[in-house]
Parts: sequence; structure tokens; C-alpha cells
Amino acid sequence: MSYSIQDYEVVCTIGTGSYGICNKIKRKKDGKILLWKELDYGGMSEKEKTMLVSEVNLLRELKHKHIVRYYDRIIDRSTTTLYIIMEYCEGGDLATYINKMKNDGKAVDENFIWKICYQIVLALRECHNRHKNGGIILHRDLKPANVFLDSNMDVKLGDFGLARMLCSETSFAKTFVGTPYYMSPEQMNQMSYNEKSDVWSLGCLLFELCTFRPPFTANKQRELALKICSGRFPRLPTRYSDDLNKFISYMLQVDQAQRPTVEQLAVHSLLIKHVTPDE
Ligand SMILES: CN(C)CCCNS(=O)(=O)c1cccc(Nc2nc(OCC3CCCCC3)c3[nH]cnc3n2)c1
Repeated sequence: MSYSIQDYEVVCTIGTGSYGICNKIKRKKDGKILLWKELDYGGMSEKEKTMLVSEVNLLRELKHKHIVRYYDRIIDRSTTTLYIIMEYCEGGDLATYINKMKNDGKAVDENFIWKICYQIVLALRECHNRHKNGGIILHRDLKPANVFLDSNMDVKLGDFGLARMLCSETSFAKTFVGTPYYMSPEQMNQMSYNEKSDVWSLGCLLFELCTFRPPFTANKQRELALKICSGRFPRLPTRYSDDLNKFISYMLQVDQAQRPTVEQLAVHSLLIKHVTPDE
């Protein structure tokens, strides 16, 4: 059953992403709290609109406990606006969480980091397996701002390619907006983005959860590229175990062949030892 925007009431505006406004909404029929992201497709070519439709259809198929659930899409032709209705994550995003912990002078508990790691690995495995089953993989820009938390502080991986859904020229602009701290060595060498690039980004994200900064930082892109391709980064603060340090180093291997797949991570003894499989 497809709804219209009259079936929802706007609770508040959460913010604006690179694609448009993000509102917290309430479904009138049952009061369910959801969220919609608005995309103005007015400036899009026919090709871009076709791509948008296929990407939204892919979002609809991604059903997993650790992936933000897509509910519906509504097209308002009068304002050339596409509304993508999705699950609202009460805990906000990891970028906000990291900033708060940093400002409060608190360290993130190691058990929470293992849980976040495990749940993102499960979400990525779902995406990568879908790729194997012939589905087009959605471009994942894995970074703290795209990892959300629900009311139990469990992970909901979100914002697949949404930002990229905007017209192609802006995605060009998007690629060069902000410093690509999480860019993998292969991407720095203009090789293709692949599933092992997600593993690299996950390593960077976990490192940042421990230290409140990315493993590789620099003021200039050239310097950053050299650091990333060197693969040298500081050991975690001593409050974190050798297991965690080893596991993150395992993901941050410059040579993709050495770097594990998400499948290998999911069954790795170091991870299983530290999490209670919720599957
Ligand atoms: C970019 N961020 C640092 C801004 C603050 C980010 N946290 S927040 O906005 O305050 C906040 C507080 C409480 C709950 C939620 N829940 C939530 N947020 C989403 O996206 C946030 C949106 C992403 C694009 C930029 C604007 C914000 C969701 N997408 C799918 N489900 C979502 N659930 C968010």
C-alpha cells in the first residue's frame, strides 16, 4: 500500500544532508515515528531519474536488522520532490556520539566497540552477499555519520548511496568535499572501490571510536595519501586490549590481498571471543 504525504505529520526537521531535508515524521494511522529524506529531482536528467528509481528499488530490498529499514517512497510531482520514508534511529549517528564522548572527556567502552564492529560486519556481509546474488552493490560511504544507533544502542547502517543519488555533477562535487580520511590505499591509487575498501573504512571507523581521531590525518590530500599508503598508524591507547589492536590492524592492511573479507571477519576467533552472537 502506498501512502501520500498527507498520511504523515512532520514532527521536526533533523537536519539537511547533501541530498536535502531530513524530517522526523509520525504516521497518522498508527502514530509510528519514522523519518523521511527529501530529494528534489527537478534538475535531474531522464537518465539520472532512472538511476534514482533503480537505487530506491534496491533500498527497498535491503532488509536486515543492522541496516536502516526503508519503508516507502512518495513522489510529489507538483514540487518535483521524492520523499524516502525510513526507520528513525533514536540514538542518532556515531559522529555525534563520538563528538559527545570526546567533549565529555569519556572513553568508549571496549565491549561497545566490539559490538559495533560485529553489527557493522553483519550489515556489510548482507550487502556483499547481495552483490554476489547479482544485485548491484550500493555504494557505501562507511563513516561515523552514516552509522546510526537505535534505542538499544544497536547499529543501523544507513544512507546507502543516498547522497550519491543527487545529480551526477554534485556527486563529483561531493567526492571532493571534506577530507577523505577513510579512503583506502587502492582508492588513493585510483583503483576501483571494492568490498575490501569497506573493510579498510571499518578499520578506520573503529580506530576513531577508540581514539576520537582517524588513523591517518594530514592537512593536505597529498600528505594524507602518503600516510594511508604507508599503512603506519599509532597503537590504540593502552586501555584497549591487544586483541582489539590486532583486529583493527588486520583490517588496516595496505595490501588488499592480505586484508580480510567481511566473511572472514564475521567468523574470526578474535571477534567471536568478544561478542555474544545475536544471530
Ligand atoms: C550529520 N550529523 C552530525 C548531524 C546530526 C546527526 N544526528 S542527528 O541528526 O542529530 C539525530 C539525532 C537523533 C536521531 C537521529 N536519527 C536518525 N537520523 C538519520 O539521519 C540524520 C541526518 C543525516 C543527514 C544529515 C542530517 C541528519 C537517519 N537516517 C535514517 N534513519 C535515521 N535516524 C538523528
